[in-house]
Amino acid sequence: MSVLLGVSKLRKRFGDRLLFDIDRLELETGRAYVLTGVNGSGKSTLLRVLGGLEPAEVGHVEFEGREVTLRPYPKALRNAIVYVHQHPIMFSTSVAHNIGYGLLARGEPKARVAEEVEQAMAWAGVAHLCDADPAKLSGGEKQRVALARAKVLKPRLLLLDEPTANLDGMAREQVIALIPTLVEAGSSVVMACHDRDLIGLPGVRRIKLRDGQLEFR
Ligand SMILES: Nc1ncnc2c1ncn2[C@@H]1O[C@H](COP(=O)(O)OP(=O)(O)OP(=O)(O)O)[C@@H](O)[C@H]1O
Repeated sequence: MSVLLGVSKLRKRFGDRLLFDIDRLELETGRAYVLTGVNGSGKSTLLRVLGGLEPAEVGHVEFEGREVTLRPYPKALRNAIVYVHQHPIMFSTSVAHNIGYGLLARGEPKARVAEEVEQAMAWAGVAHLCDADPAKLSGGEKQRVALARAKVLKPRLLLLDEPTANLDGMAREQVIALIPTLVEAGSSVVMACHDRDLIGLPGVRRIKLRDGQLEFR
């Protein structure tokens, strides 16, 4: 498999504290990873750095074979890498508007956006919530809307921060079931999590953040 994102010498400090000092991180095209590590080990921070939401010291970065930077974070990465927050923030409009917003912002024609939104809502099992106010959704529904919102952007890399945290039962299973289909659709996925069922999904590689370094399993 080819390397989608390669990052060398990635270091993150908060003040005097060195959170991580990663020699090399390599993510393959079309593969799912779980990022594990104890609370506070830096999983969310690492995803946020890769998503361009947090600064870090970095030696060298390649994306799809081309040298890029993480700061400034280029448009090519902004379009290709999507970070999904554990508690997704949404506009208080409608579910459909939230899912389509990113495509409209990219200048896609309205009719195409409507089609993509409809397909994504069906995929995520949220079609019945089309006109609902996102503020009134349950945690599981919000997470599925956030995944639909990310999916329509057809990211090359999806960074999911604890996608099943605070979910249980059916809500958790519904979210877990969506993950393999994202990979089948061509995205690489990195999920920061403690969820054994996500860690145990077939074909998922495990990356562990321990004492500021990455272990690939
Ligand atoms: N902006 C910040 N300023 C200072 N310290 C921070 C900041 N953001 C995170 N930290 C610290 O960095 C450490 C790593 O936080 P992070 O949220 O990345 O860990 P995590 O592995 O995702 O944890 P959890 O499993 O509990 O979600 C924590 O000790 C946190 O307090």
